[in-house]
Amino acid sequence: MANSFINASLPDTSDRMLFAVPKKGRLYDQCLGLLSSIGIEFNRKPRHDIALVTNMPIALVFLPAADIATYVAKGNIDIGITGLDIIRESQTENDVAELLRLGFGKCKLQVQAPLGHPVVSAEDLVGKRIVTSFINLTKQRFAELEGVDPEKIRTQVRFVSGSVEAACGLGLADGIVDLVESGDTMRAAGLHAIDTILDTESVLITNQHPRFPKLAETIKKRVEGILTARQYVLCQYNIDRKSLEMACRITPGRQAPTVTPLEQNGWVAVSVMVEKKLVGDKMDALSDIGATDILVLNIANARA
Ligand SMILES: Nc1ncnc2c1ncn2[C@@H]1O[C@H](COP(=O)(O)OP(=O)(O)OP(=O)(O)O)[C@@H](O)[C@H]1O
Ligand SMILES: O=P(O)(O)OC[C@H]1O[C@H](OP(=O)(O)OP(=O)(O)O)[C@H](O)[C@@H]1O
Ligand SMILES: [Mg+2]
Repeated sequence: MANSFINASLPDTSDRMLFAVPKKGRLYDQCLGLLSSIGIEFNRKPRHDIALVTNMPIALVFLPAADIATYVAKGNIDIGITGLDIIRESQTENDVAELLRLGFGKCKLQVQAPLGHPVVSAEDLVGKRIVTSFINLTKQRFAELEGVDPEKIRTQVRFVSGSVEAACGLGLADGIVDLVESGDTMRAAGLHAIDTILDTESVLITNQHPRFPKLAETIKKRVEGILTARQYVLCQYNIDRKSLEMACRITPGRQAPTVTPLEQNGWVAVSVMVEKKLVGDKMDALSDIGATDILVLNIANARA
């Protein structure tokens, strides 16, 4: 069960759900934005890694992303945000429950080797020197390639905590395993990707025996609403009732379009949710069938 923080200099969290978020790095800003969007209010003192939420029985715990899955799995933390890669690397996938994929922190864990060298596939690195922050996932991949258990691989896998991409240039490694988003870091280090171990993104997780199931469900529903709001826009337009069936095929909505009669004989107004990434094409198609006054409105929040 989660242990409340009993250190006298720390706030009493015994009656609060402990919610861990990355304290820095690539996920930090997105996590703060998400907390704000779901109405979680808190004041975090400088250098303090615990902040009491002022409007819900929650305590935010700011931890290194790499540690969050383990804390949640062991029940020290009730709910958290981290990367799928970290869950797999910390071998906690059987001990945490994935509530939602969050759509940010998307990247790939890839095997990388110096350009211009004869290494063109992960097989070419078997038995050689690999440097990574993801020891377990790297050993598993080379165990697959070598056809042995991870602890019996010939490939030499060494841990570094960051700036992994420098290892080949420094002569420490023949290849690396690291995260790739844009590829800028990889290319700047004269490396190229030769194998993808996994695709990752940030996820909301709890453990298998949550102490505050109802509150965790509330958080999940609020996050789901924000993710929906980010994925969709509200499209409104006027159309001749004769073309309404065609228009509804173009914009079917999540459930169905809202149709209201206009004060202009034979015309209706339609209001419907449309996926943000499709809205340009949908507006063109609506215009082509005679729709007018086509408006697109952002959605601040939503509940399915
Ligand atoms: N370049 C990236 N693009 C997208 N997501 C990333 C990227 N790098 C890391 N992540 C995600 O964020 C998680 C934490 O990585 P991050 O680099 O932010 O932590 P860190 O290395 O401890 O922090 P820092 O890089 O500030 O030292 C990763 O496990 C991954 O899920
Ligand atoms: O493909 P890109 O967009 O360049 O992103 C990939 C880089 O991002 C992360 O590094 P980070 O910035 O977290 O620094 P770190 O290596 O010190 O963790 C990761 O370790 C890669 O190095
Ligand atoms: Mg990093």
